[in-house]
Amino acid sequence: MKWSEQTWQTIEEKYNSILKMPFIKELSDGTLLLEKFKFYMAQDSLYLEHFGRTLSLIAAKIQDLQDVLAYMRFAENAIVVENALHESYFKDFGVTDKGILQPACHHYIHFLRSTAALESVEVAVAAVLPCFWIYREVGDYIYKNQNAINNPYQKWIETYGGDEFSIAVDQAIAICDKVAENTTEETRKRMTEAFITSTRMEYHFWEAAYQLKTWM
Ligand SMILES: Cc1ncc(CO)c(N)n1
Repeated sequence: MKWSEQTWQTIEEKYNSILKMPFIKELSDGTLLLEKFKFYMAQDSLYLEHFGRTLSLIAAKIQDLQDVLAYMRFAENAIVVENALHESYFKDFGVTDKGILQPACHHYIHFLRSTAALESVEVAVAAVLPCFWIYREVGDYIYKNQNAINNPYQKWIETYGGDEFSIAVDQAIAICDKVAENTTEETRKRMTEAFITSTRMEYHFWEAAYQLKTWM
């Protein structure tokens, strides 16, 4: 069994807990309080900036040149989506300022940044994989289960439910499987741990938005 298949099994329960979150349910049916979506968007804009920086660091470290190109594209895309958020959603929803990093986003971003900086590149690609994979699965789930006619969050739903994103996700999974195959059992274990940690933080990111959780 591939590393990715084995690893997904370890987070299946966590993934199902994400699907049951009120943030996801209310986003799907369009009932999510605007204030919560605005909080999410502003934090996600900060998240995407640092996610892009993390992906660039991986691009600089990964061995295979084709993989360098892939992570450069992923990095560019993260910043492009950040810009789109800024240019369109911020205006549409009346967000004027991103504000500061709040605890859940701060925790997640710093985990990704320090993993990319200090761990091996194998562990780094595994740490960023849930950012791709969980979003695709949640995006597809919301896309299929949406039941609102004029969902104010439609544009968001389409960003992660689309084919273009899915192709990038498949590439990221394939690269993880390739590097996993060529490394040691010990590193594969650390890759899986990093993947689980990021999965947990995806959960907490949505939870924090739902609870409007800020620093003291
Ligand atoms: C928190 C979070 N994780 C993953 C993605 C998708 O890249 C996103 N936009 N935000």
